[in-house]
Amino acid sequence: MYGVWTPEQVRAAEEPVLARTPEGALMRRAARGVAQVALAELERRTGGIAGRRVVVLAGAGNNGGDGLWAGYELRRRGVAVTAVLLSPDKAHPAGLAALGRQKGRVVTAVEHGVSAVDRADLVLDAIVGTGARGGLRPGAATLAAAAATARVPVLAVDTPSGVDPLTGVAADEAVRAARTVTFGARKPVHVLAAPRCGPVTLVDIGLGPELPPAPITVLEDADVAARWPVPGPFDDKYTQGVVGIAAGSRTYPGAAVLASGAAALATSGMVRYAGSAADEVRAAWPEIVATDTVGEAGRVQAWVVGPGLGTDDAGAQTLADVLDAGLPVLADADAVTLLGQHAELRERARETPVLVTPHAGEFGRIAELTDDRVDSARRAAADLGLTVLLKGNATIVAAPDGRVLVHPAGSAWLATAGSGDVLSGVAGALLAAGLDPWWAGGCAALVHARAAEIGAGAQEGPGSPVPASHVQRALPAAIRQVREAR
Ligand SMILES: NC(=O)C1=CN([C@@H]2O[C@H](COP(=O)(O)OP(=O)(O)OC[C@H]3O[C@@H](n4cnc5c(N)ncnc54)[C@H](O)[C@@H]3O)[C@@H](O)[C@H]2O)[C@@H](O)CC1
Ligand SMILES: [K+]
Repeated sequence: MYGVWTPEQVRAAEEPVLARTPEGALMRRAARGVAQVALAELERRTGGIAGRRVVVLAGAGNNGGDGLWAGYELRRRGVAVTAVLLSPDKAHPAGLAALGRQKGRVVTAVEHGVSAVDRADLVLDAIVGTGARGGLRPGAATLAAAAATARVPVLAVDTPSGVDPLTGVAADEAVRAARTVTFGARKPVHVLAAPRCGPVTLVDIGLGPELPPAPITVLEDADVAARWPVPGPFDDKYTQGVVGIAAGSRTYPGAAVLASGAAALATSGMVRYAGSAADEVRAAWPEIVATDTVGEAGRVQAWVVGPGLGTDDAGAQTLADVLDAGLPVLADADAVTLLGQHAELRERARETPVLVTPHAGEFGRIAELTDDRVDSARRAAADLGLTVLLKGNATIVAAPDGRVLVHPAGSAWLATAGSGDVLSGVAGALLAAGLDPWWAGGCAALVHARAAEIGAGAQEGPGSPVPASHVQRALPAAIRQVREAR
């Protein structure tokens, strides 16, 4: 796992390091890191370095300074560097002087910048970094668009300009980077807007000892592998945790089949189903014990409730029964809507460990969703006293005690009907196996996204659409792949 820190925390950590290092040393180190990645990128894309053309889009602040100093390093290796100054009077003086000493070319008119970008092998986006306010200004936007139109790869310095470093919200004209080099610590943008950043390289500038505990955690395969429930020689079907699924209805039996089947594939042990789609579940999954009601279901260690349940009185009663069982509960889909509608269900949900898994629309029924998705999820978890998994290309899991993890999906193929039902079955099975809701949500999100990648064939090539039943089918392969990281 690794940590992510806010721009404000990174700035605060920089202060003491800046104070005890010679002036400009930190920026030089950052710039050397950028140059190194740029050189590797040139070599990989063009087979050489000397004479290759790099354009530095340099803004007014220290981010522009990083870019100009990186341009200086690249000139020393024989690269043809053109710097486009977006605010000529505010360009970083030392960086600009250094580039001048190496006979780097400097232009200030946007149209000259555009023609340089058109012929470039690589563009360095040093327009703005963590000091960014709002979207790109017109000149910067024109240059970013020119790089996109000419299909020139962009290496973002610290953060892709035009994307909010804290929230990852991107204006249309924002830079879409092929790669990003960041300094000191990863920032939220790198995981909340991962597709805008490309692969991220972290350059150490000595901030480590100055950083507070990370406010955001990102899980990696090894973390999930270490917690994924695996039977031991003395286990039987009961000892590994039995999960109950209260989902589906006569109108939506598919949700029941997707959630129960996913639970059966996620862990060994046992799955019980309770609801009006019992026949369909039995037909698809003969190993699942299916009954018509929660009362008849027998003992379980956790409940999944909600997918395809309906939001009528019967649905509300099922949710109430499940919450009153005093067991961990995964509440998804209609259960989220019901929690939004009934204050007394929200009160009952405080009394038992609950993982609630809304998409953005459902989230709005239980709490306020702002552009700052991490902050919204963290507040909702604290206010409601339950763990919130907010779905999206970057999934956020926030526990009431303040822990937050983000899982950036490797692809967007999960944006398909029924994929949420699969996630609920996986996470519910992990709750039954004894994982706390935060870990259950994080581990399920990672494996679920991996199953979509595998199902879509996105690890071997560009991929193709993958319906939810195929995501479900790819779960065993995803679990095996993740467990290999042990
Ligand atoms: N403090 C340091 O010594 C270090 C800072 N580093 C770099 O410094 C950056 C932060 O520098 P700053 O705090 O100077 O801030 P930035 O350089 O990110 O941006 C601030 C400047 O850009 C302008 N600006 C803000 N929003 C804009 C927009 N939407 N469009 C166009 N211009 C805009 C502002 O007027 C201001 O002059 C980091 O991202 C990193 O790249 C690194 O060099 C590491 C060391
Ligand atoms: K940038």
